[in-house]
Amino acid sequence: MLNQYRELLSRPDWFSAMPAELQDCLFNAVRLRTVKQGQTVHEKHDKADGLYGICEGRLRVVQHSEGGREMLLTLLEPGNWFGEIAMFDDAPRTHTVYCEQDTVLAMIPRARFQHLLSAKPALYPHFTRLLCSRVRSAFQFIDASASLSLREQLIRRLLMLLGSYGQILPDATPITLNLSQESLAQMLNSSRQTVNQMLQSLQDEGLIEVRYRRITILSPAALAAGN
Ligand SMILES: Nc1ncnc2c1ncn2[C@@H]1O[C@@H]2COP(=O)(O)O[C@H]2[C@H]1O
Repeated sequence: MLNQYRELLSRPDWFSAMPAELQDCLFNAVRLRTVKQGQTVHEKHDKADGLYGICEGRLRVVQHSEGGREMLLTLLEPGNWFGEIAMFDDAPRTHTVYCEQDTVLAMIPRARFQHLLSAKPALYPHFTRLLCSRVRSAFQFIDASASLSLREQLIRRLLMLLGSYGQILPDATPITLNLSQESLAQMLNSSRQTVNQMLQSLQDEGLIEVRYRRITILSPAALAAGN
């Protein structure tokens, strides 16, 4: 059954750059796990149980404020991998991850993964690349929160989401994000009304199209220039 997901799970740059032999080692260690909508894959502070690839569904990476408000850091779609940080530093999970929809995960259990790393040290540079991509997006997030206007943060977020959706397309190609305005507002720690007004003005400027739970970026380059 895993075979039907192999092409999808091999898409990220860090994964596709691996020789076929290493990809096979990882896939041979995978077991499929289904998680129902609303259920948690792991909580922040949990000990790492494995590395995950997403076969079907969609996950929310969140943290909670002291008052219990959920802050959405990102949405993870099929083809993405997650859970690598606590696997490498042996510290607790950085964030809670739960399922927005019924989800099928490719899980490499912790012991299998550690055994693989010892047996195949050539895996390290590839996971280093994945970890560096996390650091880069965290830096982008910090920069955006520290110095940008809310409109600039919104544009940066939309562009980051395009990246995390892994769609590498010619620049003029419109890309649609399946994303509610509420989710976007949570990511920006703002209200849905404020985000709606900013989206409307981006739409009036011809940079995006807004539909129910969908935002189409007409051209990522034009949107980036709209800061
Ligand atoms: N801002 C983020 N964007 C994408 N993925 C994230 C983000 N924050 C955390 N994650 C993933 O969520 C996972 C939670 O468990 P880990 O800390 O092991 O590894 C983490 C990352 O893989």
